[in-house]
Amino acid sequence: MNDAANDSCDDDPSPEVLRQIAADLPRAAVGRLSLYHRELHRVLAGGTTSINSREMGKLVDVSPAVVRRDLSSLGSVGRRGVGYDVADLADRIGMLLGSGVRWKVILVGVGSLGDALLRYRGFDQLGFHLAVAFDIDPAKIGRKLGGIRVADFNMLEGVCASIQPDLGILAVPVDAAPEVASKLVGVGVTGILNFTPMTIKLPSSVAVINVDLARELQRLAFAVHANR
Ligand SMILES: NC(=O)c1ccc[n+]([C@@H]2O[C@H](COP(=O)([O-])OP(=O)(O)OC[C@H]3O[C@@H](n4cnc5c(N)ncnc54)[C@H](O)[C@@H]3O)[C@@H](O)[C@H]2O)c1
Repeated sequence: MNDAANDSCDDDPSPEVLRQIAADLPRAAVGRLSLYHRELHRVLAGGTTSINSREMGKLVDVSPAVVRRDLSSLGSVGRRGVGYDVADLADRIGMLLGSGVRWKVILVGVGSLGDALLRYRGFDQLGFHLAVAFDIDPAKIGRKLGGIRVADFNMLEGVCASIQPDLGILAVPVDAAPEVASKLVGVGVTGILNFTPMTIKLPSSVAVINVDLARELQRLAFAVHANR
């Protein structure tokens, strides 16, 4: 069967519809879409303008059928016999994942982890603008890291009144996590990327993604162990 011949869908959803579709997608599919998005930008930068589901599948190590199923929610992104337009597909996946929008992000806790995140250059190109960071340590307040100002956490409300952040990155010690998280919600943050090794309880209207690097290492060790 010709993969390119199947790389076609019929409808063309609006950004609002795409966002609703995204909300209903299984987590695994969202994870794969994020990988497609990254790979599409990579091949686009290398000059590739068209791609079929077999090639896409190879890039992220899934079957062409899985690629077609994942992309079927995006509307008419494929053309029979040609495949997908790389730029168009990347745009639509970006829209579906919310990175077509510009998100204002604040970070709390400028320690070894927060410092590294502030210096990372990759957030902006995906639409995540790190507006300001916060800490309570006077030695850090007032400094600039990666071009981003470190403000006094005690001034959170005043600073955020003008910024109106959408998302918060939590990189404080675990003991401080619950209080800091609830203050972030108080200034209007509706999504938190939580690096602390603690499950924080927040209103259901606030999305929380926990990034537990130690647990990921455990999963990796288990996978290596199982392969032996
Ligand atoms: N460093 C890593 O590789 C790593 C990996 C995984 C998870 N984590 C988790 O990420 C969090 C941060 O780790 P780290 O190594 O950067 O810690 P760190 O101790 O180096 O930095 C914590 C920072 O938070 C600030 N802080 C403390 N209380 C605060 C408050 N109430 N409001 C604002 N700022 C406050 C401190 O002044 C400090 O600058 C921890 O919960 C840790 O368990 C870290």
